[in-house]
Amino acid sequence: MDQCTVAQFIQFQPPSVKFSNNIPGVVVVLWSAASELVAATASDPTRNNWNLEVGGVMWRVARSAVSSLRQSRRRMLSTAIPGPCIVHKRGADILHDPWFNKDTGFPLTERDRLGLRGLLPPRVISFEQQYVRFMESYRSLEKNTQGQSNNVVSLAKWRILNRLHDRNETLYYRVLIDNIKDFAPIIYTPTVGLVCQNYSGLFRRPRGMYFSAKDKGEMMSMIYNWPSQQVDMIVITDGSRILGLGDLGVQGIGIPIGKLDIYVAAAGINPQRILPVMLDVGTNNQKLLEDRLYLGLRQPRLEGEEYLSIVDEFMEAVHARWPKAIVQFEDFQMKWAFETLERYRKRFCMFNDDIQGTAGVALAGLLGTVRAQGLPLSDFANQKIVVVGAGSAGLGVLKMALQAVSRMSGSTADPHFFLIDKDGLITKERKCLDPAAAPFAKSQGEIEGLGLSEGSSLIEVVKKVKPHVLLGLSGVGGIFNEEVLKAMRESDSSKPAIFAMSNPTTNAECTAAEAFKHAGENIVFGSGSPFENVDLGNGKVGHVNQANNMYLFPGIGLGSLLSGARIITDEMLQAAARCLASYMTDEEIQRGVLYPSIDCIRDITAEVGAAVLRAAVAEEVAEGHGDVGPRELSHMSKDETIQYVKDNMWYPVYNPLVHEK
Ligand SMILES: NC(=O)c1ccc[n+]([C@@H]2O[C@H](COP(=O)([O-])OP(=O)(O)OC[C@H]3O[C@@H](n4cnc5c(N)ncnc54)[C@H](O)[C@@H]3O)[C@@H](O)[C@H]2O)c1
Ligand SMILES: O=C(O)C[C@H](O)C(=O)O
Ligand SMILES: [Mg+2]
Repeated sequence: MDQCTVAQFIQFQPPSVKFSNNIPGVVVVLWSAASELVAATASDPTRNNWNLEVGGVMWRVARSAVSSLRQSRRRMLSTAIPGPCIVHKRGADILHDPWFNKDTGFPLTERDRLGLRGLLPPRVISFEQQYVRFMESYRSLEKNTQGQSNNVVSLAKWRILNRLHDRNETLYYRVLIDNIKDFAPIIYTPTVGLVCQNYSGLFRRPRGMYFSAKDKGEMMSMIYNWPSQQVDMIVITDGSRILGLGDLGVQGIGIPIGKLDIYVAAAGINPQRILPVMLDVGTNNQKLLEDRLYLGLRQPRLEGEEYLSIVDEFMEAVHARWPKAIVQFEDFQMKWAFETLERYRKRFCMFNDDIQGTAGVALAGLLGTVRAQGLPLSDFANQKIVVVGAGSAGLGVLKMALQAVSRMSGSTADPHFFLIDKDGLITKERKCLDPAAAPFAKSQGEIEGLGLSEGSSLIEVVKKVKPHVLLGLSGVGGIFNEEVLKAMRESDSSKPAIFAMSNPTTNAECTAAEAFKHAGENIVFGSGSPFENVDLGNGKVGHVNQANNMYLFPGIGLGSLLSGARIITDEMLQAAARCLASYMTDEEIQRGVLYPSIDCIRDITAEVGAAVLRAAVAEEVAEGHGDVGPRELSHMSKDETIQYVKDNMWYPVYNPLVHEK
């Protein structure tokens, strides 16, 4: 029996293993051998040596070697030569499958092996050349559409990206990852809103799955119509509250598609393992119901038990086929957003992005504004925060902010939060007070001194409260008008913050330029949809933060997936928010920069994912992922966890294709 060092072990290519088609299979063999070993060391802490059979040869490995083996094993995945990809089709079927298609990039040997010879022009174009060619056509589209309306240009850009998505996913995701700052506004907010509004006319090829009220009783079998064996991440909507655009029925499918594109780009979720879902239970949008070309069910929305039984059936079906898939609920109208979250969060690994993802991003922004004022974080409890919009997002933010205050100060005393909805300031006097809003409703005693009362208007509240922060999640474009913004100049804060978080851009409570113009240059500004930084003259720039849940949901999903979490706990969400909040340096925060640039979204997502994973382990809900069990997860240091998360991110490259019948 040979004694081996870790280096030898890693480099070892078992002599008896033959690899068909020159596939670099050694990586696979060592991966599984290393897994066995790591599992063995974890299960028997008293033993010092292990015998391991690799490719018919026995090796002896010492315990001391195992920790570095564990790390090398992880690194193997990321440094390995692109592994083979098994394909069960041949010829033209491959060219028409965007997952396998490489267009003119198929090497000649592969064309022979897969029956592609003659189906493509003879010249092989490299991935890099294809990339450059696509970017050139994108740039020339930009040039050729100059002067046309924003909507026309944005839709043209969306179309060219969507065509690539339909044809060649590898190239699509590579251009998306490399140019995320330019392309996020097209595949995500704001253009995705426009796409949803025009979806029935734009529809060419289906993407994702559609479960409708007519499918009741069929979902358990329908779920098997999805072609992928494994699904990791599902984003589902019922289309009832698409961004700030209201009920768009089946057309809301654009949102799960856009969110999952961000999952691939930011979290490196393998696009073969994502599933956008539309739950079509009808629509109450009269215009759509009357539209001949509307593609969804032409009936009013199901309500009550009928509605819930559809969602229940879907959740059971998903769980039966992919018990470890994470389900993200997105853009459900408030009553169903809260109801489904409560109904499923203890049974399935799921979360509601609008309530929980948004809350974490907003909390990170709120803590950032405390730092921006040069105050210790403990001062958060003293911040006067006016939240405009008492829906799923606004209430989610306040709930998480309240948890943060009580954790920091240990007190449950009512913080200085003011909540406004379409009927004005919410107080305990409100008739039919929504129970979800009740914890934030002001008592008469609290506001009397300020001269406020039930239903006071936004401008009255801002003038009287002089808040440190004005945060909009109302979906009402322009509601932070000149008067309101000017009133923020009297804020008690040395650096007041204005967050116009509603999407898409037309629904933002104010624009960045308006905020800096009317509220002053000293503000901190955040918006849900992107705005350009504002030129303040004299070389000064008003920084625009994109306060969007895209900074958190990819990490929440990825961390939950890699931990194999049974459920997603509040502590996992808090950990995500804390991680984002502490990501920026003091110097950046002083400049009003609260969130990292979207260009580094993969980095921040790796950190958030690791924080969520570690919280899942600490909360004892982690069951492990693949061959990495909970015990191994719990032995990882913080840095090792981040590396583990990074190593598990999918990255688009052309893998060698191997045909199997
Ligand atoms: N930036 C982000 O990451 C992010 C995340 C989630 C939601 N959002 C945006 O937030 C908005 C609201 O989402 P939601 O899920 O909470 O919607 P919702 O429908 O649940 O809630 C909207 C709330 O706004 C209130 N409102 C309506 N008109 C108002 C007015 N004139 N004055 C004050 N309040 C008014 C309503 O009474 C309701 O309480 C949407 O535009 C959405 O795009 C942004
Ligand atoms: O979709 C977004 O851009 C953020 C958020 O989930 C929203 O509903 O507005
Ligand atoms: Mg949303």
